[in-house]
Amino acid sequence: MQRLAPALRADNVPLDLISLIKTILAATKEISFRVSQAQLGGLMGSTLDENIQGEVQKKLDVVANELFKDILLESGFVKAISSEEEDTSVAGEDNGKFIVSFDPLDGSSNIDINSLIGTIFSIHKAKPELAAGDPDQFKQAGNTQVCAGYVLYGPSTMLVMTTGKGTHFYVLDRTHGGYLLVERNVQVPVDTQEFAINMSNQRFWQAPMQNYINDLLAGDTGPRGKNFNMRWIAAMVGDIHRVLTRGGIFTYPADNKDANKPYKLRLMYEANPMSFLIEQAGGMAMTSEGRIMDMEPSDIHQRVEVIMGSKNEVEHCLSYYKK
Ligand SMILES: O=P(O)(O)OC[C@H]1O[C@](O)(COP(=O)(O)O)[C@@H](O)[C@@H]1O
Ligand SMILES: [Mg+2]
Ligand SMILES: [Mg+2]
Repeated sequence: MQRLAPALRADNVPLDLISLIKTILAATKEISFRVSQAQLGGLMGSTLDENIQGEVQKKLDVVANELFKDILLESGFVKAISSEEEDTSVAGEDNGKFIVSFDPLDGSSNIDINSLIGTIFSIHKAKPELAAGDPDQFKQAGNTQVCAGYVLYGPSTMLVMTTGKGTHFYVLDRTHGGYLLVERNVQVPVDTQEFAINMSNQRFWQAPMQNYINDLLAGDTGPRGKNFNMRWIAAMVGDIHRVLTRGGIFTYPADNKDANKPYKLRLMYEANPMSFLIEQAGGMAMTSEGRIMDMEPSDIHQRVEVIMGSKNEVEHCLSYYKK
């Protein structure tokens, strides 16, 4: 099995980006270790603090964020970072070539039940004309990402990453401590009979999503003429990994549970990187109004509607919004 750096060189990834990717992965190895030792190290449970999004931070959210932030800012490759756990973007090196948006721990509600969690990252080129501390560094659409990925802390620690030359799977080999390429160019099947949504929000969804899901639930007795199964890991990294592995549709649609917060997932460090991975694997990643990666960001913590996965199924779901 090929090691990470030769695999990236095979995709003609520039050396400075390879160095940044290696830096990011060094942080994920440390997080993977901390996660596995969390109960022993008193790192389970919540802090008394809330992040800018009004979510109570888990102790591991904070530990993972500090680790990731420090390693990136010390690397010299990064002009600025933005994180789910940081109120604003944080300036790095003035002549840093890249900016990184990240979710240090995705699926935080799974930490205390020892279930699937992960780290998500998205890399853009820095804007040389702007200062490191200028938040406009992050006003870049998903379609200009140079790299995106997640690390899933599961039974094995897996890296899923793209640099625009397909989506590849890697596994952290605990014997020599490096990520090994296990599958190149994964492809999301265009059709599926598996959907992922938080059903408990059903009564708050818009009519098109209500109708689409009702037809899935009607199965072979309804207009779809086939049965669908449901899965919800409550960690985007886990649900998207399943979609990349065997197909499916994953959606966190708009809802009116809280009029001030119609969407749940964040554009810069959840929806954009996952969209890049899904599209590079032949899938589709949309809102009900258009391609996620074509959206012009307005804020580093902006939330968006997410409908992604098997191409034909996403198109079918969107057809309900056109009716
Ligand atoms: O609580 P819900 O509605 O099931 O939401 C689960 C979603 O929220 C998230 O946990 C949000 O991410 P964080 O855990 O990083 O805040 C997603 O990973 C997941 O898809
Ligand atoms: Mg998240
Ligand atoms: Mg998180």
